[in-house]
Amino acid sequence: MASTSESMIPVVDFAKWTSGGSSRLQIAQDIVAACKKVGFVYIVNHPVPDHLVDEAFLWSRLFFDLPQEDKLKAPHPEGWAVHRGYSWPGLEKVSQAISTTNDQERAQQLREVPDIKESYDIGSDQNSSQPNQWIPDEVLPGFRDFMLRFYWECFVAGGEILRALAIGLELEDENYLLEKHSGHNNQLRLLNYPPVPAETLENDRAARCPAHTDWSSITLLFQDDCGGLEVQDVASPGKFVPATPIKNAIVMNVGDLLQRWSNDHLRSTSHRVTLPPLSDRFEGEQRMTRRRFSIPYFLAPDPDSVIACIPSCMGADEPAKYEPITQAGYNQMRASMQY
Ligand SMILES: O=C(O)CCC(=O)C(=O)O
Ligand SMILES: [Fe+2]
Repeated sequence: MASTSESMIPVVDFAKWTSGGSSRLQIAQDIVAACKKVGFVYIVNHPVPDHLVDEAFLWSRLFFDLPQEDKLKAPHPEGWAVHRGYSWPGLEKVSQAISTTNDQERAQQLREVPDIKESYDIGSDQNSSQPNQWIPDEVLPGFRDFMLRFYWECFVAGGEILRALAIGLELEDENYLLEKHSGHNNQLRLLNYPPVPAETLENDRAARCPAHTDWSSITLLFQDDCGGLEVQDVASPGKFVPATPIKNAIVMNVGDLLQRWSNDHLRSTSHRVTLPPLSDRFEGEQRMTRRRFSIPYFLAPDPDSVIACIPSCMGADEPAKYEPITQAGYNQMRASMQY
């Protein structure tokens, strides 16, 4: 297992996953070690074909380059219940806050800083409680077909990674985690961070994506070569280290639900998107940052599945820290702060 010295996020080569035997076990152990220590891992030679990832970025660019009135033909529905469709700059406010007064004050502060990004969320077409919000096909012919294909290709890769996690956690059944994921409750998100004067990000007058943790089981992230994603350094909280883009790698991270499921053995680490760290990050007098595209894919268990402590993550001297909860119950608890 290699790690880039700059970011300390380990790199795991998934190429030999299908060859079985000891390489499979090693890959599983390396991924789990990274998820325990950092909560983030780069996965190279993963199952999503590179040409599909390239194509996904092309479609994403075509989508975001549409006139605003076309994108607004598939608006994100109001409220927090449905997480699909197009969100325009400033709509989404990420918040970690849940219940205490302080947290709510913090949530309010975050609400006052607009997010300079656009997003488009896609799910399974069979998920009737989260109906997809498609733009009419004639606006961008082929977009819907490609995105649904990409959605399911990502689930194939995510499913293998869930198997690797189960093996690395020493569960007897490699499908232990995967079997709670039919795939219909996942979410594919296209993100476009438009150029913005560096100064507005530096002075906290706007954010690309404020620090947050993801909620679900795992996230697979594809990012372009712009840079700007940063991950909290677990050794010194408050310090963030860059998750420098690696060509064709998936940046995989653990979400809050999997942290809870694993009795905190696996770590859901805070991350954010800020100024690109590259030397060519600014252009012109206003120091405009480069435009950035990224595509996260969130895997979530099915809504009625009960998330109770993974057996290998507890023992006589280590009781389960959390009550069992359904995915839907957990989501509801978190979602009301999002919009
Ligand atoms: O754009 C990125 O690289 C990260 C986005 C992210 O963390 C999220 O959408 O949860
Ligand atoms: Fe995230």
